Amino acid sequence: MNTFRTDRELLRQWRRLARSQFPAICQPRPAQSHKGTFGTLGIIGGAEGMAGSVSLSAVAALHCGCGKVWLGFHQPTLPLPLLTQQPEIMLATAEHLLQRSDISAWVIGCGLGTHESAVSVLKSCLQQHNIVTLLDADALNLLAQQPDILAGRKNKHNIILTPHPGEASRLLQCSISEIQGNRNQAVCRLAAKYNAWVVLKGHQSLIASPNGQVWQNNSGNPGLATAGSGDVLAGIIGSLLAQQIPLEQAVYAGVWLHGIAADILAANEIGPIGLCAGEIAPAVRWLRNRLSETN
Ligand SMILES: NC(=O)C1=CN([C@@H]2O[C@H](COP(=O)(O)OP(=O)(O)OC[C@H]3O[C@@H](n4cnc5c(N)ncnc54)[C@H](OP(=O)(O)O)[C@@H]3O)[C@@H](O)[C@H]2O)[C@@H](O)CC1
Ligand SMILES: Nc1ncnc2c1ncn2[C@@H]1O[C@H](COP(=O)(O)OP(=O)(O)O)[C@@H](O)[C@H]1O
Repeated sequence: MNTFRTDRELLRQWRRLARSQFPAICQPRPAQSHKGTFGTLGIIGGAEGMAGSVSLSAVAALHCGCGKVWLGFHQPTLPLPLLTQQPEIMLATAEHLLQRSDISAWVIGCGLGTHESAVSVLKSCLQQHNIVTLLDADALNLLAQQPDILAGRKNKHNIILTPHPGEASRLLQCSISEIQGNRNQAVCRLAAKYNAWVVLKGHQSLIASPNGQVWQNNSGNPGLATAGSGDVLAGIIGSLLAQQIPLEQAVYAGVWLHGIAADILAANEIGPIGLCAGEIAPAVRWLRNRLSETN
C-alpha cells in the first residue's frame, strides 16, 4: 500500500494544470465501467536477459489505469517468474500477441534487441496502421538502421517516438552533443523526418507534434536517471493511449505524470539518489486518483 505526503497547495496547482492542459486524465471512473472500458495495451520487447524492461512498462501501465495488459516477449519461451511478480499481466510470445485483434494501443521496443528477427516483429506491428503505436529503445535503434521501416505505414500521426539523446543521435546520424546543444531543433528535425510525435527525453523533455509544435515538460528530477525509467514512461503513455485519452493529451500527460511521480517520491524521501524505476508506478497511480478527485 502506498500513500504519499504532498503539500496541499502543490496538489491544487497540479490539479489546475492537469485540468486545463490534459482534462481527459482527470475524469473519475464511471460507475458503469468494466475492464474493457479502459482498453488493452500490448507491449512487445523483452528479448533474453531483457524481460525486466517490458515488465517495468507493463506494471506501470496497469498502475496508470488501463484495463488489461498483454506482454509479448521476443523469446521462444516465456520468462515465467514474471507471473508471480504481477500475475495480472497476460503473457505471450511476440508472434502470438501480434495476432490478437483486441489490442487498443501498442508499445514496442523495450529490450527488443536489434537482430534480424526483431525487424520482422517491428514491421508486422507497424502494419496495424490504425492502432496507435509507441516506439522506444531498440525499435528506435532499428528505425535508425532502416529508416524505410516506417515507409509503408499509412498513418504516421498515430506513431510516437520516445528517444533519449543517444537514440536521437542515431536517428539523426549526429553526435549526442549536437542533440543536446540544440534540443529544440533536434526534436523538430525528428518530428519532421518521421512525420510523427516525438518525445526527446532527458532533463526538461521536449515533445514535438508531427507539424512541429514543441512543448517543454518541467516536472521530474535526476532520480529518473536510472535504468528502466524510460521503459516506465513508455508504459504510462501506452496505458493512457489504450484508455482512449486523445493522443496529444496522452503524450503530454504521460511525460508530466512520470516527472511529477518522481518529484512526489523525492518529497517522500524516496530518491532522488537510488530511486528505482519500479517505484514510479505506485506514485503515478496515487497521483491519477488525486487528480480525479473533485475538491
Ligand atoms: N531491466 C532491463 O531489462 C532494462 C533494459 N533496458 C534495455 O536495454 C537496451 C539498451 O538501452 P540503453 O538505453 O541502456 O542503451 P543505449 O541505447 O545504448 O543508450 C545509451 C546511450 O545513450 C546515451 N544517453 C542515454 N540517455 C542520455 C541522456 N539523458 N543524455 C545524454 N546521453 C544519453 C548514452 O550516453 P553516455 O552518457 O553513456 O555516453 C549512451 O551512449 C534497450 O533495449 C532498453 O530497453 C534498459 O531500459 C534498462 C533496463
Ligand atoms: N536528469 C533528469 N531529469 C529529469 N528527467 C530525467 C533525467 N534523466 C533522465 N530522465 C528521464 O528518465 C527517463 C530515462 O529514459 P531512458 O534513458 O530511456 O531510460 P531506460 O532506457 O533505462 O529505460 C526519461 O523519461 C528521461 O526524460
